[in-house]
Amino acid sequence: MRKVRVKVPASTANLGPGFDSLGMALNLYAWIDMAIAEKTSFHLIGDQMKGLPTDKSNLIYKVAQMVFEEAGVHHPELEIAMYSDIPLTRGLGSSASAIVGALAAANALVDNKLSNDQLFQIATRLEKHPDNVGASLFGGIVVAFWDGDRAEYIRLEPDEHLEALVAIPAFQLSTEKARGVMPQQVSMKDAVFNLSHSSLLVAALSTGNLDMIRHAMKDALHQPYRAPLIPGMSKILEEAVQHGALGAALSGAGPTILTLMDSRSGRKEELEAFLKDTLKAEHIEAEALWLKPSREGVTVQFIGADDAQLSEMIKNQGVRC
Ligand SMILES: Nc1ncnc2c1ncn2[C@@H]1O[C@H](COP(=O)(O)OP(=O)(O)OP(=O)(O)O)[C@@H](O)[C@H]1O
Ligand SMILES: N[C@@H](CCO)C(=O)O
Repeated sequence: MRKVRVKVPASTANLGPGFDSLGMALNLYAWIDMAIAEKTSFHLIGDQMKGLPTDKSNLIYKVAQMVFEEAGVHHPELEIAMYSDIPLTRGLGSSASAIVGALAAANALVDNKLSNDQLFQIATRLEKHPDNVGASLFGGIVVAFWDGDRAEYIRLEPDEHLEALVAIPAFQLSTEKARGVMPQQVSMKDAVFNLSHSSLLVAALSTGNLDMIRHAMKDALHQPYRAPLIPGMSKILEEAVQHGALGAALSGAGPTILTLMDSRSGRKEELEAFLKDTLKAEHIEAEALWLKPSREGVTVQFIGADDAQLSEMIKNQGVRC
């Protein structure tokens, strides 16, 4: 029986002004093992997987079936195991990682009949915006758009000194809810504000002009409306730069808050203390995690009967890499 194991990175979307168009992969991962089987079974490992369906309504199963359909093959029964370090519904792209992981695993099982571009188009149609899925699929920083028909992207290599400190609140905030508070229309002034800041941010990231991030990482389209959902966020976005950050933003649809830092700054402790203290003052329980951009997107390997089960691999090797 052929079995594939995929490793897929988390992602942070928007990076402030790049709403639905900028994403960066992070070195926090999910793993999926998938094999064609006689009877469908799910083995969901770890706390992050609690509450997810273990029948054919599971997102991983449904996405895999889309690949088989597109490839013109019939594989209704699958053995699926999944472990994830990516917290659910917190703004770190858990749904995108599940979609991308399932697409890559199923595609490997049908000898890569679908191209990377086809996978990107399917993933974007499912997620409805290309920022998280593009980053999880291709790694690095992805600049993209989706016009409802096709998605296009360019991948940027992250600067070697770029680091991220994320504060992950203990509460969940669904993308649906965080999009629901946004207005249907915005002013020309706000549109121009985001256009200019997002363009400057892409230029700063692609030229390694990290000091410009503090001016560029500002947004008028979504963060002001989402701020009431995340107590402490506005203060962090306004003041993180004074505590050593290059810039700060809501990660994806939140509630995680992302700060970027130059690894040479020597102010990591100060920034971490500022984030923790600010959230604590608002009675928000949160985990602070230092991460790096993941240069690699989803990776796939075939494993044999002798390879460790996913649960053993997690136990033996640890999971953060
Ligand atoms: N491994 C998985 N298997 C099945 N469903 C999943 C899996 N991972 C995520 N999901 C689904 O995706 C939902 C979370 O998606 P949502 O877009 O709200 O948040 P997110 O992707 O974590 O954050 P963001 O999109 O803001 O970065 C979960 O509640 C669950 O329904
Ligand atoms: N760009 C999306 C990311 C969340 O999936 C948003 O901010 O709503």
